[in-house]
Amino acid sequence: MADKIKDAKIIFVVGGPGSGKGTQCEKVVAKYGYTHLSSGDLLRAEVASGSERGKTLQAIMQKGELVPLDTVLDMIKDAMIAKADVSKGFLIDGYPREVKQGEEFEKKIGAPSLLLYIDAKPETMVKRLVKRGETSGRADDNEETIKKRLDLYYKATEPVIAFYSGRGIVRKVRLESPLTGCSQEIRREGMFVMKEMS
Ligand SMILES: Nc1ncnc2c1ncn2[C@H]1C[C@H](O)[C@@H](COP(=O)(O)OP(=O)(O)OP(=O)(O)O)O1
Ligand SMILES: Nc1ncnc2c1ncn2[C@H]1C[C@H](O)[C@@H](COP(=O)(O)O)O1
Ligand SMILES: [Mg+2]
Repeated sequence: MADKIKDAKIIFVVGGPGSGKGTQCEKVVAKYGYTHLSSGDLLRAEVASGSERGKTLQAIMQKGELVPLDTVLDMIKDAMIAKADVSKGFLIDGYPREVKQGEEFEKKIGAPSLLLYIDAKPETMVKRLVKRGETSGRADDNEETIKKRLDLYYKATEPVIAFYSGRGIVRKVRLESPLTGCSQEIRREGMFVMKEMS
């Protein structure tokens, strides 16, 4: 089964909470047909299933903490295998959250060809998440948990960007302006991503 994904094209999408990872992934999917897999979405689907494992995950996510590495990596791997036959490549959104996650992914699945780093100012991220919380229904879109997620991002996830920068595969996208006002930057980055995807 794992053979199905051993040569898969992989792009990691990393950025702070509310930086716009999911939003940008949808744009790339619409344009280039890659498969978008968000680790957070996979975890929330498990929570929604009502399983015992989902209950444990919910408690961790509600506190803004990271779930165990093996749990999230197994979920991503299974989702990749399920889509392998119809996928041109994978956008892995929200993973790795720490350097160790990247190392384990490479051991068990493969190396990324690109890391798309979605950058945003902390005050922008907080504002977006508070706004999203008005309608998202996400248990972690509240001010207390947002602060914890942001602190954890700077402590655990920022080193991931430095780690992959050393390999020369990081592309940074900063989108502070409203979505309608940033088409030029998306186009420029999109062309680069397209080259990587071909
Ligand atoms: N460039 C942008 N300008 C304005 N609003 C944006 C922009 N990008 C995203 N948003 C909005 C959409 C959402 O309501 C919110 C968060 O975006 P989203 O794509 O869900 O972030 P994310 O996937 O990085 O967050 P999380 O880590 O919490 O899943 O901000
Ligand atoms: N890669 C991950 N490792 C550990 N925990 C994760 C991972 N991706 C998501 N999670 C947990 C912890 C996060 O606060 C929530 C929500 O994730 P998001 O990417 O913001 O949707 O899920
Ligand atoms: Mg997201």
